[in-house]
Amino acid sequence: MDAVWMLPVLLVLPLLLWTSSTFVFYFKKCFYVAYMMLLAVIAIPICILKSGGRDIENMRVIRFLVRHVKYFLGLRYQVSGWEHLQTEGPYVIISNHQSSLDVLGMVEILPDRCTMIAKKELIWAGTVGMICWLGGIVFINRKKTSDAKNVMSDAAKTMLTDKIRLWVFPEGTRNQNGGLLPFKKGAFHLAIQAQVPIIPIVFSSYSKFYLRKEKEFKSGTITLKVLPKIETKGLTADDVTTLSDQAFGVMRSAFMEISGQSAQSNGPSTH
Ligand SMILES: CCCCCC/C=C\CCCCCCCCCC(=O)SCCNC(=O)CCNC(=O)[C@H](O)C(C)(C)COP(=O)(O)OP(=O)(O)OC[C@H]1O[C@@H](n2cnc3c(N)ncnc32)[C@H](O)[C@@H]1OP(=O)(O)O
Ligand SMILES: CCCCCCCC/C=C\CCCCCCCC(=O)OC[C@@H](O)COP(=O)(O)O
Repeated sequence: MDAVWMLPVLLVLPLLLWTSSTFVFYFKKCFYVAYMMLLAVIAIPICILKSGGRDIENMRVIRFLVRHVKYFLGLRYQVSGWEHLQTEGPYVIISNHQSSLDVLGMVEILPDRCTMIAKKELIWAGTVGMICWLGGIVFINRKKTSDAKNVMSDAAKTMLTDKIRLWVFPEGTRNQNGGLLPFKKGAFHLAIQAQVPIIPIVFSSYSKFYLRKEKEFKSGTITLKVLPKIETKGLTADDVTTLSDQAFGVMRSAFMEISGQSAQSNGPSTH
């Protein structure tokens, strides 16, 4: 008798869960983490067999394997300014950083021989940490500025000897409060020390489809805008602040433009 009563509950409960936006939020987030971990399990032996260990060429494998993940999460990307990435040789890419979902946008446009600067804690993220190491990601200790600076100065040299491009998040942490956080200086020292151009890339706001506080994760389209490169030839450490302000200015206006906000709206307005 009891079983008959259970039937509608068993049928309706999944439906209720499925339509609940909070459920969808947690489901998509768990799926994302678990699936990336699984993809890393597949990627690790491929990378080791292909390159024998830590090698920037492994980023090609990672880029290829991660590109389809957006479809499962209902995300689409619109890219503008492709032509600005057609720059020969090493450069530093800087972009805003809203969430770990940024990885999906990065693989859409990641140039060859490009890896990233990341916080050292990421190396402990299980198989994802392992694949980050194999992909040549440069790990820094944000709590020890002098260590971080040394690692980045070494990276400036390696960029030139090994013809490597580096992707840095100059905000230094994730930020979803609208607008951009004031920039840290590392990316600009890096580009000046290596005397290579900076290519700014802006991700439009996720706030229309991904709301952490409200626990909503809907489908959405993200605009990725690649901005014209900023040359650093002839600049010295004295020019870091000017360079950083210039990059902040162009990126902030692009962010407002592609996120459908006016320049007067929220976010830290002054640098
Ligand atoms: C198939 C498998 C699938 C698996 C999934 C995996 C998929 C893909 C893999 C890829 C995923 C990777 C994604 C990576 C994302 C990770 C993102 C992050 O971790 S973001 C956080 C880490 N990044 C950063 O923090 C970079 C930005 N930070 C900086 O650049 C900072 O400047 C610093 C950390 C170097 C220093 O920090 P801090 O002291 O807080 O900041 P400042 O105010 O900027 O600097 C203080 C003074 O030091 C001077 N300075 C800074 N850098 C240098 C330098 N290199 N050389 C000389 N001097 C430097 C600066 O000018 C300041 O001095 P002042 O006199 O005040 O000017
Ligand atoms: C056994 C350990 C399990 C750990 C589980 C975590 C695994 C993460 C799995 C999948 C996500 C894939 C994308 C990984 C890259 C995301 C990097 C990232 O966005 O790091 C955050 C960092 O930029 C800023 O951090 P803070 O906000 O400053 O702190």
